[in-house]
Amino acid sequence: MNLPGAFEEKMKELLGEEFDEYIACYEEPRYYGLRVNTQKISVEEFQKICPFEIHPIPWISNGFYYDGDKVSPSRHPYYFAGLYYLQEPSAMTPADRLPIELGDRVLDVCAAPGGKATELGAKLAGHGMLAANDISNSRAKGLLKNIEVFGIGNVLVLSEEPGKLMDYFPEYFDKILIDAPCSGEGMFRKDKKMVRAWEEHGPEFFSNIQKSIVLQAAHMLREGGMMLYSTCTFDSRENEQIIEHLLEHCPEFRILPIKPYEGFCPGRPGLTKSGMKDIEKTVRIFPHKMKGEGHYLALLQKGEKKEVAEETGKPKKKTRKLPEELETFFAHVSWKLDPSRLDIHGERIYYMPENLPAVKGIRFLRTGLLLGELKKNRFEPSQALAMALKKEDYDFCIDLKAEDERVTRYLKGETLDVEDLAGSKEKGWYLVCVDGYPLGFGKLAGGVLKNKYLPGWRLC
Ligand SMILES: C[S@@+](CC[C@H](N)C(=O)[O-])C[C@H]1O[C@@H](n2cnc3c(N)ncnc32)[C@H](O)[C@@H]1O
Repeated sequence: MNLPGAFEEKMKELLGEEFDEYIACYEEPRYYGLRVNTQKISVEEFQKICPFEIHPIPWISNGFYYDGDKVSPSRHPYYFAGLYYLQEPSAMTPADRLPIELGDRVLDVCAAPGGKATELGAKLAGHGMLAANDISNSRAKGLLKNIEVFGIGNVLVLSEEPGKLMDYFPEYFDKILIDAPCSGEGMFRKDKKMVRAWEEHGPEFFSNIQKSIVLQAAHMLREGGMMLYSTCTFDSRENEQIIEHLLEHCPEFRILPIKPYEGFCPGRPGLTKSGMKDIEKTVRIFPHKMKGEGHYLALLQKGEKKEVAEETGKPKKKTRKLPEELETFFAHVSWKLDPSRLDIHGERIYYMPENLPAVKGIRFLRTGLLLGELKKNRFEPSQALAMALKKEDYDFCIDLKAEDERVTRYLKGETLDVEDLAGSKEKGWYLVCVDGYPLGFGKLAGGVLKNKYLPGWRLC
């Protein structure tokens, strides 16, 4: 592989005797990974039903390697059911090593397309709130889709400058992930286009952006909260020196150790301006040391952890009744909806995360879970609701086996004959599942299922 000369020289200096081993790994194939969505399925159950060969990624409890030259997991119906996310193995590390507790308020500052946000949301398992932001509106659209496919409803999907978010969320979040925009040196083997991008915008360009983002994020972190900073690059100006910059400006932060793995290498004190010893607690991932691409991560805590009194947030809106059409539909759903969390905009009805501060004025792609639309005298459930439900949550399901050719036809948007499964079932909205995992809705009448799978998500 043709690497820029200046990059090779820099890596020689960084790696010394290890350089030959490092450069040799560019001749080896890249690794393909998938990460199980533990909000929908346990790792053990997934291993039982996974139709292709997988091998555990040793440092990620829900991560697996697959052979990307032989199988295409993105074509399998389980992918459409949100059972897994396809992700380069090292890239699974940041969200894995940021400790999340149920009920946390979590911010992913640079979240698109959602590789890490989907894991953070799955770890919250419906409790607390995930704010997933990306400055790029077009990339944030992909982020929203991935979050919805994963069935994450306690969410805000935003597209804002972190500097603006600071005004709305001062000292608000318990956990923050900054997967910073970077020069991407660690991804040269996975994606050759990254080399060209590096030649256009190198480490110096990104380090200025990263310096702003870490300080803005620090401001949004609660006392005692934790922040994980990561990049997929090797340059110390984007790694150790960014953490040094943060600690210079925010001395209340300290570096925490990261749950170890034998292939992790320590950050380099010699690459900080002040020779900061503690930087050894940060982690460098090199492709010649582990079966994954290059990464850097640092875990930090702001001040000391305090017991936070249960907040009630802004006063609850006066308890109102559920709209009748929604109530009729939800009589068949096992969830207990809190009417004070409903937000109705025109026909659309959303279920908001708990205790949200005022967020008017921020660019949103989604606030909460889109439940569906209130039409004249009826409620039409959304695709996002289908993905957030479990089969056992809803009274009316049509469960197809993965091998049934109707699964593919459903995903293509076709009308299905389900007489054999529906028999004399009453007409109405049905949750269409594959092996018990929801894919979307359909409307049944006389043994025929009208397809309600979201047109923009259909299989081509
Ligand atoms: C490394 S990618 C994030 C990948 C993502 N975390 C994932 O795992 O799928 C960096 C992202 O930062 C976004 N970005 C760039 N500058 C930003 C800024 N100032 N604030 C927030 N996001 C920014 C880019 O649009 C890009 O999507």
